[in-house]
Amino acid sequence: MTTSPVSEAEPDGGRLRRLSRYAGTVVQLCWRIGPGLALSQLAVTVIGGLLPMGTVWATKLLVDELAAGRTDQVLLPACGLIVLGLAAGVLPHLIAYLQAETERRLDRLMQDRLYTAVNGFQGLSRFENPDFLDRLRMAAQATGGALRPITSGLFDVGRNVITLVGLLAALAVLSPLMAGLVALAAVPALVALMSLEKRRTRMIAGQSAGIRRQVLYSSLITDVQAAKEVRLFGLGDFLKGRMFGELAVIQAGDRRLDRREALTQSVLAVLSAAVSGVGLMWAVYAAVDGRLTLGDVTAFAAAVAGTQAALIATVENAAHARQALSLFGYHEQVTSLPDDLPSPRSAAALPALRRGIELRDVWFRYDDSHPWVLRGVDLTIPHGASVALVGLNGAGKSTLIKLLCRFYDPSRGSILWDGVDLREVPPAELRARMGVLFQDYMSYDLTAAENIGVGEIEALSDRARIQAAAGMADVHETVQALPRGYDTLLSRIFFGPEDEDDPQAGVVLSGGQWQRLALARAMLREGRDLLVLDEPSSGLDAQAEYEVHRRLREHRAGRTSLLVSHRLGAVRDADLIVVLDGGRIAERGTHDELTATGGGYARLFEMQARGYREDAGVQ
Ligand SMILES: Nc1ncnc2c1ncn2[C@@H]1O[C@H](COP(=O)(O)OP(=O)(O)OP(=O)(O)O)[C@@H](O)[C@H]1O
Repeated sequence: MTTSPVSEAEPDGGRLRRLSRYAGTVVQLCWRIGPGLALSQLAVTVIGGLLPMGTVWATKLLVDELAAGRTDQVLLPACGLIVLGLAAGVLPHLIAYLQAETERRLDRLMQDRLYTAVNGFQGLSRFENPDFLDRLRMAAQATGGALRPITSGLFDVGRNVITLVGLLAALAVLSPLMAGLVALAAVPALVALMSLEKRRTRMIAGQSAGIRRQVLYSSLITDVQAAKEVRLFGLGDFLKGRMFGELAVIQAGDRRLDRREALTQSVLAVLSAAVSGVGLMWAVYAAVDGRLTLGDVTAFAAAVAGTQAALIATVENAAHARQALSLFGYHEQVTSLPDDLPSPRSAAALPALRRGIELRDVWFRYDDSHPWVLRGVDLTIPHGASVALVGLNGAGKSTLIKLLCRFYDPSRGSILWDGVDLREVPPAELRARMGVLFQDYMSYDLTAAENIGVGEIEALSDRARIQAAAGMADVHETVQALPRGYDTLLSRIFFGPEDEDDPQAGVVLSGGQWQRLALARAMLREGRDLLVLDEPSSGLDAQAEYEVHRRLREHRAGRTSLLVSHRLGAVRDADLIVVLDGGRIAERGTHDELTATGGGYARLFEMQARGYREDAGVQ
């Protein structure tokens, strides 16, 4: 379960300190997005806060002058009331505009901070950590709008506090006892509302895992990729049942808290009505006795009601601000995380490969609770040589590639590029020297040209290079035959409204066609020092596979490459074939050497070859 950045288990003092720190950061951010905007908000806050007290006092003066028959004295309070009324009418609109503008600017800044931070994580470990992903999801929700209870809430609290102090001061002038009573009656309200709020925060944190499961089940029901199996296996009702099971638990928690809240709010309403009633009776009898004027009674009734409303609003504002601060805490956590790969001591540029890449006693596991995936791998990929990596499922082949790209650092041992430890190399420098086709490549909802061009962003508009790469991956003719050639959008999701009725606006490719596009993307980086291809032909038909491997063979000649494939026929002409078994190198050599030794490789090769011979009816 996600740990909330504002944990309920944390002592109150620590929690308060942390929340205050977050509030301070939000204030700093608001200042950064526009000092003028912040100052304007402050000005309208002070004016807005003083309005109720001014109105109460002007009303009292007006009523007193009228009751005393001093009609020549009524003009000033009457004009005052008109001006205050005008201000009360205009101010909310001004406040709404200023708040909306603050939210817009804050939203941009928050998203900039968040996505800059996420782009700055150079490894993969964070993205495979469910706890981090949960925090990221929460952090992405902390947009300008979600922080309204803090940004405008702080001003609202300020305005309400000014109103409160002003009205209590007015009450205190009329009756210090009554002012004290009204202030005292607020204490239980304060405690009760804060405790409700605490429960709500705890409940939200507790529901996090359930909500994630509910979202997962509901997205499986609507997911286009899951749709085939969901229909074939009739999983719709099963998934819906699970989704509703989670929803029922979540809603039961909400219901319990809503009931408690309704009860508490009702008790508080009775309490404030009682205080108002007692106060009003006292004021009426004091007026009868001549201790209060008619204006005093009017001012008193308005001040009691206004004070209670301002108090409840302040507590509610504070409660909502607390929730928003907790959300902001996720944003702070994610944006303040350091890079997941240790920075090299000196960020020197990586020279072009001259001698080769050496894995020296490399041990790796995904984290301390996982078993070892690579166990003491010693391997050299000489410059200019084509090396093939083969092995059963789960042997660790893709993991080894991820280490070569420095998505992780080895747990023990090291990987050396011409003798330089990859840990000393900025990952971006290393990756700029490689072309890689991953086994789980991406299919982008972009045009065909862009799907290839993103392989080297500078070549995005270089059609000649894109076409040459497509040719190498044997996909040029396929792309040219698309309705808009290289400009065809490879998506039925993403096109603009103007293309809605055009069936050619976006097309769906087959699995093998996508794979060839991904291969073209890797081939766009053909000039790089190391080409890594993880199962480049797994989804291709026999003819395409033959053609692609023929071209790759030509292409690999004299270049440094690492090829992973389960089809041993495709790797037989590699300069070196390495068999990985359970994270260790079990065999290594050329195809002829390995078949001559009669080991695991020879057995697997023979098995595959026999399969083809039997399919072809040859004994
Ligand atoms: N992100 C990950 N977190 C934890 N374990 C992982 C992760 N990725 C892979 N593994 C584990 O590491 C082992 C090796 O996986 P890897 O993908 O490297 O094997 P492979 O040889 O490429 O297999 P295949 O031939 O099926 O592609 C497997 O046991 C797998 O469960």
